[in-house]
Amino acid sequence: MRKIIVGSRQSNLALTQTNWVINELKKAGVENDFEVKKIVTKGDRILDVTLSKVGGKGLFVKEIEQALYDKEIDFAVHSMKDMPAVLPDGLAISAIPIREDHRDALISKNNINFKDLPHGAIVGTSSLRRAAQLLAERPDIQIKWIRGNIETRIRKLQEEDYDAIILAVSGLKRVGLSEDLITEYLDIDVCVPAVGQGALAIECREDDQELHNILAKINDAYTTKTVTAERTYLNLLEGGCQIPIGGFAQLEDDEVILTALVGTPDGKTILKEIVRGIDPVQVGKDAAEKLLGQGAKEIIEQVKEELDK
Ligand SMILES: NCc1[nH]cc(CCC(=O)O)c1CC(=O)O
Repeated sequence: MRKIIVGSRQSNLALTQTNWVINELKKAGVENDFEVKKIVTKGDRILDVTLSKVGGKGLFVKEIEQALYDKEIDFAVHSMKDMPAVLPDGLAISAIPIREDHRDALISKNNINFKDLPHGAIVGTSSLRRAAQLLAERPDIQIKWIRGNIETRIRKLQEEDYDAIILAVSGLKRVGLSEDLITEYLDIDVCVPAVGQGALAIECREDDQELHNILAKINDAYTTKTVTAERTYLNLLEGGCQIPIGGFAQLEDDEVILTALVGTPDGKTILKEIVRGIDPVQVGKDAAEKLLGQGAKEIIEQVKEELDK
């Protein structure tokens, strides 16, 4: 039986996600042997520059995709929200396992809720999406960039002058930190998460049919449907993770309900729509069309210009 080589970044989060997927495959009855091969990406080497300035998403996936092309590895597990909307030729998202918690969480120094943070409080995030939505609610707070992995950010909250930071619940849980650290879960009425947040993407060569059949065993239909709506919408906005775009879909019976958001980084303009429908692709298209009709393109172009400066 074929041994399956799995590529992973070396971070705790990446390795945990990779090992989680391997374990799910074993639980689903897959008997192949697996080997995890660690890959260093450009994103891992430049840690001190603002991520949005050095190129966002592509950073963490390029070397991994090269290893897939070169057949050094057979598949790789990515955070769905770090995946570009369109994959390079010859590669595909083969399976989407069940999504972890989709929400962002506030972790504050003295366990103070978001609305009770003092005037001018310093909130750490390097996501324009989070910044836009928090500033829309609380224009008085200060957003301060924070970099590093999840563990580093929590340490910086304690050691530096941040009053609070925002992290994805899923990441926190995956690296094995306790949810007790969380001050407040931010639901979609406060902070629409990144498209695909909490979900994983398993990427492999498009023509590797044997592997597609194996990975299909852990594909989750609910997550696939909702992430499809979210990513269709993202793709049509030509966003990327540097842009303040949020999107989260749920199912109610057979209906997909997509909450889609685009905002200016200062939070002064927030476009938000809730779109429903049976076909996830259509729902994604409808959401994009609605937001584009309200000026989303102009906001996105403006942000891209600022980032290029
Ligand atoms: N941008 C970094 C990143 N990429 C994936 C996760 C974990 C969340 C997920 O799995 O969607 C995180 C950390 C965070 O946003 O707090």
